[in-house]
Amino acid sequence: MIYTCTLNPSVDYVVEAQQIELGKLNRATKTAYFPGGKGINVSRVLKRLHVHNVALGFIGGFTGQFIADELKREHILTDFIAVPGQTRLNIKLKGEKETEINGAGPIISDEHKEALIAKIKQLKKGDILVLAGSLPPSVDDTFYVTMIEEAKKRRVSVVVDTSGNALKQAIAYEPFLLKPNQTELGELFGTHIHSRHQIIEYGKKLIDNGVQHVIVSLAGDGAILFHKDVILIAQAPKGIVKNSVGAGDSMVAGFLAAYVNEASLEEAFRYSVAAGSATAFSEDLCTEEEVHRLLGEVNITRMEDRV
Ligand SMILES: Nc1ncnc2c1ncn2[C@@H]1O[C@H](COP(=O)(O)OP(=O)(O)OP(=O)(O)O)[C@@H](O)[C@H]1O
Ligand SMILES: O=P(O)(O)OC[C@@]1(O)O[C@H](CO)[C@@H](O)[C@@H]1O
Repeated sequence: MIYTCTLNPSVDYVVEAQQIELGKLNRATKTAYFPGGKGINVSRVLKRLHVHNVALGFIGGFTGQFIADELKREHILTDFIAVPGQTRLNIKLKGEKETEINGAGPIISDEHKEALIAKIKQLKKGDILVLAGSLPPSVDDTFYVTMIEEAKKRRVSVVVDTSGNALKQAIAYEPFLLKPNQTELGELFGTHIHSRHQIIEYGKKLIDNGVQHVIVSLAGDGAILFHKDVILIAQAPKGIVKNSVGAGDSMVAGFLAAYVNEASLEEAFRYSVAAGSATAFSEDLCTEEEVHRLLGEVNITRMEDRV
C-alpha cells in the first residue's frame, strides 16, 4: 500500500484576477477551492491513476473538514489525526504572474505527533511512505527523521518531497525517491544552481550518497532522473499553463503509479513528466486522460553511462 503523509495540509484558494494591484480593491474574475498540501496532491493523482493509497496527516477545523470531505468524495482512503485549530488556507493568486501566500498551519501537540508515529509503526514491509510538504511551525524538522527511522525499521520505502533542513537530513537514510526542483537541489548543497552541468553534478552526488532515485524537476524545461549509473533527461511537452500548483506532486504520483505497475525506469519517468505537465496544463490536478494524451510528447534522452 502507498501511504502519503501531509503534516501541514492546506485548502488551496485559487483567485484569478485580470490584474492585481497591491494597496487597491481587486475583484476576482474566478475563484476555486481545492484540497491541498503536497502529500494530499500525491494521493489525489495516484487515485486518478487507479492506485489505491491512504492519506495520513493532521487536519483541523472547517478547512480540515473540507479536505476530509473532498477526499471522501473522490473515494480516497484517509486516516487523518484531528487536531485543534484550523488547517491553513493557502492563497494562489493568478494575475499576470502566479503569486502564492502559504499559511503557517496549526499547533500540533506532542500527543498528536505520537499518534502519527503510532500509525507509521503500523506500516509493513513493501509499503511506500510519501513524506511531502512543509512542517507546521510547532513541529521540529527532525520529525521527518523520526518517521523515516520507523519506516526503515519496517522495510518501508520512503519518498521525500520537502525542502530545507528536513530534506537535507533525509539523505542519510537512503530514500527511495527524492524530487527536488532546481532551487531545492541547490539549497541541499548550500549553493545556487545556474547550469545543466551543475544539476548533473549535484544529482550524481545524491546518488553517490545512497539516494535510490532522484528526479530534479525543471518546470517548463522538463526534468532529469538519476538512478545508479543511469541519467535520463526529459523535455516537457509544450502547452498552455493554467495552474502549475501541484505539478511537482503529480510527478511523484506519476512515477510511483508506473513503478507499482512494474513499468521500466524510462517509462516511469515518462509517466512522471507527463503527469507533471498535465497538471500544469489543467486548472485542478491532472486527469488520467490528459496524462495519457501527453505521454507521446515527452522526449527522453539518455546521457552516456556514468563513469
Ligand atoms: N510550464 C510548463 N510546461 C510544461 N510542463 C511543466 C511546466 N511547469 C511544470 N511542468 C511539469 O511539471 C513538472 C514539475 O514542475 P516544477 O519543476 O515546477 O515542480 P515544483 O517546483 O515541485 O512545483 P510545485 O511545488 O508547484 O508542485 C516539470 O518537470 C514538468 O514536467
Ligand atoms: O507550504 P508547503 O507545504 O511547502 O507547500 C504547500 C503547497 O504550496 O504545496 C502544494 C503544491 O505542491 C499546494 O497544494 C500547497 O498549497
